[in-house]
Amino acid sequence: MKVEPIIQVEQLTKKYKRAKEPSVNGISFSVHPGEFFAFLGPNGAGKTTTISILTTTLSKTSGVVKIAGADLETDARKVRQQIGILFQNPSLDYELTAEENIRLHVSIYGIYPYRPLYRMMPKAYKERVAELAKMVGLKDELFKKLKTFSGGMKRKLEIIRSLMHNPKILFLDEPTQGLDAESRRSLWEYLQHIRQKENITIFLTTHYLEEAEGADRVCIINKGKIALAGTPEEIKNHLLVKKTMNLDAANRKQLIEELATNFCDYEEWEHGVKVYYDQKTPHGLLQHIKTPLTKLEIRVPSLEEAYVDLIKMQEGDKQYVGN
Ligand SMILES: Nc1ncnc2c1ncn2[C@@H]1O[C@H](COP(=O)(O)OP(=O)(O)OP(=O)(O)O)[C@@H](O)[C@H]1O
Repeated sequence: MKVEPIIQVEQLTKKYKRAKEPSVNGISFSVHPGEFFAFLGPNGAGKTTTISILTTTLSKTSGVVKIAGADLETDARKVRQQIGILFQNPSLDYELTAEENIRLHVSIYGIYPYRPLYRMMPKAYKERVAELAKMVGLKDELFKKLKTFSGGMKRKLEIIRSLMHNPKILFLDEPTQGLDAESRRSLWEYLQHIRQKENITIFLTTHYLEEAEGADRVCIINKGKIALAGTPEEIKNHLLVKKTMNLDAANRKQLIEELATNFCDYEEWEHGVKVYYDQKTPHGLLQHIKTPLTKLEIRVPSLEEAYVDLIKMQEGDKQYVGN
């Protein structure tokens, strides 16, 4: 049986009022139920614009978006019921305790009626708060004021808030911004845990490739367009096709002539000649070179470099050639 995507985006475009170009330019993609989907791109690529449209906080210019079967255009209320959101800039009240922040949130959103004291709240509310606090590791701090909280603890609280209504999809807009390495790592751990326990779909925006590596699928967006999409493995294979070899010879001119006659993709630079190759190893190519070499360096770029390279190439910069 074919599983319907939980998020379906077709030809989505957003052009801000006074902007010359659209910030999101005809993008299409779909996300399956339970998937961890990463939307990766550099600053200004269009990630926040896209996630804001998907979470109904920004209107689109054109295109079709369906979330959990509901059309964004005609059924925004139903969409909102199905989603939880972790914003880049949270709105937390530092004078209140963590639990009071949750209570305020659920009553504003009509999930539970407001009661002035925790003990007066419905049993289902208390159980859900306890369950989620345990899951993210914030059980002991629930009744402490937020002004004593670290950045990581605030993130945990936001996660609890965003999951109170049992959403099917959790949207996270660059959730690790401003967090130290340790808090980042634990955020990933409990997000994975939540995903398994709640069987939730995660839609994450990030500009860190390493964060996208743990996703089921990655979509790279650049300048409002989708540059590449696939599993992290597919993305890796695609990005790492261009390996380089740095060669030099006492007779560099002859080496270059030889490379040219063998239809090699090469480029001369101050430290020799860069040769690009697609094969697994450069062996086949080296067999054709008779000029005595004074230098042979083989270089496979890291995934991060390959990603930066892809973005740079699309910016029209000089092609990345390694070192
Ligand atoms: N309200 C706005 N009015 C006009 N242009 C905007 C507005 N908001 C964003 N933009 C432009 O749209 C483009 C995409 O911005 P967006 O915030 O979606 O990118 P992003 O990928 O989320 O970047 P970042 O990683 O820096 O958050 C940018 O060129 C930005 O300047």
